Amino acid sequence: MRKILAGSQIKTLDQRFIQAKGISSLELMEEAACAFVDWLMEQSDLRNRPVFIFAGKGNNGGDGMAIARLLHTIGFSVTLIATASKEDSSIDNQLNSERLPDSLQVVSSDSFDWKIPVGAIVIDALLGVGLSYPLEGRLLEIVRRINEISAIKIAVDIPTGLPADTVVAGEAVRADFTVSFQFPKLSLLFPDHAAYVGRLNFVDIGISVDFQNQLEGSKFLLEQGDIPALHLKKNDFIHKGDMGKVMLIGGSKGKVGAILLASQAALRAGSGLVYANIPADERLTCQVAFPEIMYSTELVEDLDAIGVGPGWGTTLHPEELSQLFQKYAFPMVLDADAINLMAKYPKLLHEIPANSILTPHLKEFERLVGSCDNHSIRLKKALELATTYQIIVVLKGAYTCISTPDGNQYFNTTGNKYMATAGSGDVLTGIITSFLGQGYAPVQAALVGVFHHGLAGDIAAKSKNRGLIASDIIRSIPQTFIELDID
Ligand SMILES: NC(=O)C1=CN([C@@H]2O[C@H](COP(=O)(O)OP(=O)(O)OC[C@H]3O[C@@H](n4cnc5c(N)ncnc54)[C@H](OP(=O)(O)O)[C@@H]3O)[C@@H](O)[C@H]2O)[C@@H](O)CC1
Ligand SMILES: Nc1ncnc2c1ncn2[C@@H]1O[C@H](COP(=O)(O)OP(=O)(O)O)[C@@H](O)[C@H]1O
Ligand SMILES: [K+]
Repeated sequence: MRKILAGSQIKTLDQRFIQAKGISSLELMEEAACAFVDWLMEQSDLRNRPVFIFAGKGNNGGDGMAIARLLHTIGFSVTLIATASKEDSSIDNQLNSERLPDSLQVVSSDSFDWKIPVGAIVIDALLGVGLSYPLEGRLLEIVRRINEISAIKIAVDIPTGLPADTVVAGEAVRADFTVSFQFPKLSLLFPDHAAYVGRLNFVDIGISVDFQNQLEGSKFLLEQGDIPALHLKKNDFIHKGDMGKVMLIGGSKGKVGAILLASQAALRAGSGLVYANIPADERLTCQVAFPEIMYSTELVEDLDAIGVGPGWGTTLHPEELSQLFQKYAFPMVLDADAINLMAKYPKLLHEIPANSILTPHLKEFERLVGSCDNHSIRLKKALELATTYQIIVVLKGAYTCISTPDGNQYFNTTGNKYMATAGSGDVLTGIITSFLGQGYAPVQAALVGVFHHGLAGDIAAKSKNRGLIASDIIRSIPQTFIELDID
């Protein structure tokens, strides 16, 4: 699994890598520039447009110079706007400046006329991970002007002005696309930065994951290649009893749908037997509509896992959760109103069975831990919650973050904005409960569950777009196993 390193570690990574491979830093910069250009060439709607590249004095600017040369060579109309004198620039920046062909138009930012046609591409290579203080003076002015113009803006590595690991202070480039090298920098995953990052991509520049992972770090990116190894194998002789007997608890009057969504999702994720614990008078209708689910108003014995909370209601007594903790005493999935109940009665937190999985969205999370000014603080508090109570905290949203009791954080790479619709979270509860019931270790169940949920959403989004509803995610779960080649 690939680590997300801190901005301050990237220089060390570069140095160690170029030493080990016996290449120069200039060659690594060339790799980065090539990877950027390859990415650009894959975007069919971005071809054949004039390109304006703003280059700063550091290596991000050096990338910009190399990108300018490469794009010019393959026939793009390129204007390079340099913001620093050659003497003030980093060595690799200078070397790339010397490599620019005479036919490429280079202007100083001081004399640039800002005549950028609508529809042109503006490439931001002003500053990268070397930002050490908020933008000011001339550079701030340039960034403000870039933000005002109407063009397609693409940030190289990170939008200028964003710090790599924390929240922006002041102004930054508002990009339509960010192409980050090797791995997305942590701050690119913050909802606070949605307006700066645009659509996020990261491109390989040849540094292997093993090499990257030699550096210290406890934050990881959860990618498709990581998932198959996390799955348990199933032999040809299994029966439904081996696939887990689970129960989804919640669904108060008028909100039974939440538990039905979770229960169907659990079945689609592979559970052998699924019980929905719902009010008695809803039973008949549900039974007719969803015959594969079993219904109960009692707490069933011999369960392998439970998921509690979707649509449970807001007037519950803390004893209801306390009893479940005592009766089952195994890791369980706690979502929605179960989390709200713990927020109301924090003493419940001390009773949660170890390695249980909490799946709050941002609001539920803040009800639990108090309001957070930004995502950086939220992530710290999520980790604190996970390590203090020895539980797994799945902080939902774009790039859902899974914090584990041993202090790691995993950022998911599947999922999309069309999943922001009622019931999406209930589906996730069902999927994670299902994996837990199938015998996956809790951390594995959370990682695999979150990934499959997002992937099912991605598959559904291909045909449903803004019309995606939670049931579409459920219908796409089977395809996720096929796509990942899980037997
Ligand atoms: N493995 C990889 O990922 C690879 C990464 N590569 C690329 O390298 C980039 C990092 O390059 P970098 O270290 O030279 O930093 P970068 O941001 O270009 O500039 C730093 C300069 O800015 C200055 N400065 C700081 N804050 C400022 C401010 N607010 N306003 C104004 N100036 C400010 C600071 O000087 P100071 O002002 O502090 O004296 C310093 O001189 C990285 O993002 C990626 O694009 C590839 O080339 C190869 C492989
Ligand atoms: N913009 C987004 N990008 C990726 N995933 C998203 C996005 N918006 C929502 N999701 C996913 O959809 C689910 C929404 O959960 P939640 O807010 O609890 O919904 P509900 O309460 O309606 O069931 C989460 O798993 C979340 O990660
Ligand atoms: K940049």
